[in-house]
Amino acid sequence: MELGWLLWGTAVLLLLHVLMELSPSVNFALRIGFYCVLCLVASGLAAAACLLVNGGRTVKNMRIIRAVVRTFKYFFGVRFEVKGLENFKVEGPAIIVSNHQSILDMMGLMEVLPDNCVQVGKKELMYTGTVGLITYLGGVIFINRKSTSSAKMVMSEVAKTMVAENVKVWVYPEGTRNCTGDLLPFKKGAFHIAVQAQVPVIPVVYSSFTTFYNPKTKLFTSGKIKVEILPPIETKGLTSDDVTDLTDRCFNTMRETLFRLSGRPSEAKDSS
Ligand SMILES: CCCCCCCC/C=C\CCCCCCCC(=O)SCCNC(=O)CCNC(=O)[C@H](O)C(C)(C)COP(=O)(O)OP(=O)(O)OC[C@H]1O[C@@H](n2cnc3c(N)ncnc32)[C@H](O)[C@@H]1OP(=O)(O)O
Ligand SMILES: CCCCCCCCCCCCCC(=O)OC[C@@H](O)COP(=O)(O)O
Repeated sequence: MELGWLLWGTAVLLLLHVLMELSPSVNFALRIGFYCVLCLVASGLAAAACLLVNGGRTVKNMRIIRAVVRTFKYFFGVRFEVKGLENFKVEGPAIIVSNHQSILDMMGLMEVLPDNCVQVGKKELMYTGTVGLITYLGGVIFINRKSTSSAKMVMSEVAKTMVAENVKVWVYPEGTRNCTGDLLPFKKGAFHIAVQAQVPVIPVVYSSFTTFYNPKTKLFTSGKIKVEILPPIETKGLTSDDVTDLTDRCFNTMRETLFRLSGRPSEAKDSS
């Protein structure tokens, strides 16, 4: 009986392996599907651990989440080359901003996530089953992207509490995933929080995934991701009038770094 099951299992695995070799879209679907299932199952287990160890919603749960998600890279042959971790060692709270390419970013996020750091995420995340539960338990700040006024209210609250609670806040200023190898224009909310709280902005850049991951062409193989944490940008003395300039400065520095890390020639300086 057992031998029968073993033979069947081996035959199915062999068939899947052949299919993945033959068809990129089967390979893509299976690997992304496996990633989602891994997130869902791991979230359920991690949620139980968080409740047992810390009893409820607290940034301390991020340590458990970080430890679990850091193992994911081994399942997908993803390697990280990190530079600039020392730039996270700022006294007190800070706003961290990074580019956002895919749901795979969670591996890159957890690879470098400093202690006492929560993220700003779209409120729809709460409804993704166990992943929603674990993001809630980890202290993720949920915003309604479709309502600027309510998002601004939530974020101005964050500017107050982050200093009192000494937490760092990680924001994806592009506001959505973007796997084009370039940056979308930045939303300004993260920079308003930084100025309101008078805390530094720490830019983090991940090299483009396009060499090994592209949903459009159904590419999903293994690959190396370069990560660079840039020096903090001070906001002491800045006011809301300086937010646009601060946003632009950060955008330009991160875009330049993204092109450098991804081996893409930066835009030729306009001749004018
Ligand atoms: C154990 C296994 C686990 C496995 C699973 C893994 C789990 C891992 C666990 C845990 C990690 C979870 C990680 C979650 C990650 C999720 C990522 C996402 O969901 S990305 C989408 C959400 N993020 C954003 O949208 C960016 C933040 N958005 C903003 O900051 C925007 O600015 C926002 C929403 C506040 C407003 O967006 P607007 O579309 O209206 O555009 P604008 O240009 O930024 O603002 C419009 C006007 O409002 C002003 N404004 C914006 N924010 C303001 C503020 N706070 N105060 C005052 N004025 C503000 C601006 O200055 C602008 O005005 P003027 O153009 O300057 O005149
Ligand atoms: C019950 C259905 C569960 C669906 C499978 C859940 C697997 C989720 C894997 C972890 C996702 C982590 C957060 C993330 O990266 O979400 C995407 C958002 O940043 C941006 O969303 P969008 O680009 O604006 O659509």
